[in-house]
Amino acid sequence: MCRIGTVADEMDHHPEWTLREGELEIRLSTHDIGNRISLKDYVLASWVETVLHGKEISTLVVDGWNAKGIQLEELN
Ligand SMILES: C[C@H](O)[C@H](O)[C@H]1CNC2=NC(N)=NC(=O)C2=N1
Repeated sequence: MCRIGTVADEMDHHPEWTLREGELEIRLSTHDIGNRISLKDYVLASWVETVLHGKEISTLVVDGWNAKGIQLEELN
């Protein structure tokens, strides 16, 4: 959580999260564009995946502010 929080602070992008009985739930959206999913959410999601599972985004489909698709790839 500390590592994810540090990245979120550096990006000035703050997820909503709940820690309950050892389970961490992270909800990502961008308030500045009406709580939709933006590129920042995918970038932060990529960081979370990297921290938790050693995976990162390999393909990202972007349309303006909106991210439309995502593919994750194992890090070697
Ligand atoms: C002014 C400041 O950059 C904005 O309020 C940032 C702060 N953190 C944020 N976090 C999230 N999740 N969405 C935002 O739109 C957002 N905006």
